[in-house]
Amino acid sequence: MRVLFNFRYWLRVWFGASLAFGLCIMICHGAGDVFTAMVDLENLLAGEADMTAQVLDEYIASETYRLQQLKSFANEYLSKNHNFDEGRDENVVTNPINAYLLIKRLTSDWKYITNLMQSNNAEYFIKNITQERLNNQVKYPDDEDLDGAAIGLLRLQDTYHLNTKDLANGVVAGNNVGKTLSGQDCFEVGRAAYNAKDYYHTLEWMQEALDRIKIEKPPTKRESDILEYYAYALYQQGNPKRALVLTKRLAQIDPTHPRAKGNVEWYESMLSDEHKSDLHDLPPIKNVRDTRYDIEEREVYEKLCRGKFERDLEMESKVYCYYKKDRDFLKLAPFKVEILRFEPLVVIFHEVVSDYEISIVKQLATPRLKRATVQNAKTGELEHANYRISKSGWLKDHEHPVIHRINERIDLMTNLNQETSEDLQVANYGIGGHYEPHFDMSMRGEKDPYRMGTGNRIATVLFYMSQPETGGATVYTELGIGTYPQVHNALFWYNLKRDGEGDVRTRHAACPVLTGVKWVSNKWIHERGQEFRRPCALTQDVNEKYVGDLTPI
Ligand SMILES: O=C(O)CCC(=O)C(=O)O
Ligand SMILES: [Fe+2]
Repeated sequence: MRVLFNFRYWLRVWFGASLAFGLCIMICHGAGDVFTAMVDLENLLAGEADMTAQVLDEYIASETYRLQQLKSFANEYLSKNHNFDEGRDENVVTNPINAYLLIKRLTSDWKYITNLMQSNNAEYFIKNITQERLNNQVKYPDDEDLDGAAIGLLRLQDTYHLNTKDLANGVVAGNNVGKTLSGQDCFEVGRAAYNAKDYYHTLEWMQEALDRIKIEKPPTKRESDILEYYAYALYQQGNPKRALVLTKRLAQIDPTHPRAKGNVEWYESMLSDEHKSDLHDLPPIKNVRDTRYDIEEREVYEKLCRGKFERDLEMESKVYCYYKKDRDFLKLAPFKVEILRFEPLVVIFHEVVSDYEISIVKQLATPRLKRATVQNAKTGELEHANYRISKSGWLKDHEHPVIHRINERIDLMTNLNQETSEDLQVANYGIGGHYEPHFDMSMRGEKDPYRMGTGNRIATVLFYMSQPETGGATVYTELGIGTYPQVHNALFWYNLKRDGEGDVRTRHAACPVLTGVKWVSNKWIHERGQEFRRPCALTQDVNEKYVGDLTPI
């Protein structure tokens, strides 16, 4: 029964948590990584709903039959008791038949009834569902996914300034997405924040949980469960007096609570005698965001994600669009290039991948998407990190003619040799999926940082393989600009200056996806092989004016 409860529970919490973010899935991978990719949830929903509904229907039918049988026993008992009451004469029990029937009811019938009461078939049906999932090779979300989805929600809230009540009411980016969160859902989001030691959000979500259970009939969570977390978050946010008042209330409504009394004493020990004795004059709640673990450029990053790009009117007056036709093949089919800025040069190639190509790339990548890893700056090891939440996979040139074609096209787009490029990386971002500000090239000054014998990453091509509805911009934190993904287009920039030095101005990030789905494909082009394609310049500060510009050398 508990397992079934849990199943319904995650289904609800998770549906709530994913709000409109599209819904997700995929093929088995490690635990706790469904939330990192939208494609996972999409696949999951597709097959899951039918199968679960069918098994649940069967279970309900079997339980209904069992309860009906119990009901008919109950009716029989009632009618017999009724008869007993009516004819309270000795005959009823002295009559051997009646005596026999009475004894039978109290022995074998009772055994049958107790068996029937205990024979809930839940185990059998749960096994069925579990087996079906194994057969389908589908990765199901677990507690880690739920936490990840909740933390993703908090990231979205911070980045896009989303109000807790709006989110809980299912209002995302001004749109009502239909689903609302219950008191229990809000409690779970608050608890994930608490586990991450994020007391600012714990307070926000526990307050929302309290507001919700007050109007729910019946409440989806006990007030006492919420109060304990709420009080602790208040204490962490510098308000032990309010924490004490709430914990006293907790002790009052749940006198058997295992920690309430101890907590009251603990909060009291934080307060002076004067404050302890007068609990009427409560200091206001000052809930401030915890910036202890912040990345330095957090504010800039989030502002850019909200589309507040810096304007440079002089630059804007100089940028333009052009047809790139400097290669023979391009005379017939030139690329449309939009210059976003100079120094460093950042451009968008318009309409460089087709829907068919995108569908092949997604199809090939989907079964091998894995939680993206990042290189630990100290150890050089690849590891999962919260600052990069997406799933990615690599596609080799020879795997499909489409991949080969895209690689050849990158040569024509960039004029850079593709022989030393990395394979095509495909990434799919899940709930709140993002990649915090980073450099694509190595800044450690090694000759061969990627241990491929090909030097540093000289340039990046980022294909947009989908268009999220809101959020998901690519932003440059040093340059103060950004761009929203437009399907079929590709963003391009040089990571290294013409003398081979890393260009710190290229620091960039992938903003969290708010609604919709984000698929991108990167091509990281390396230094080796570019000796004639992008020769070293004589002075350090040479910047291309267009893609493939070789002047002055
Ligand atoms: O997805 C994006 O917008 C940027 C991704 C990125 O910077 C990367 O994968 O290195
Ligand atoms: Fe990047």
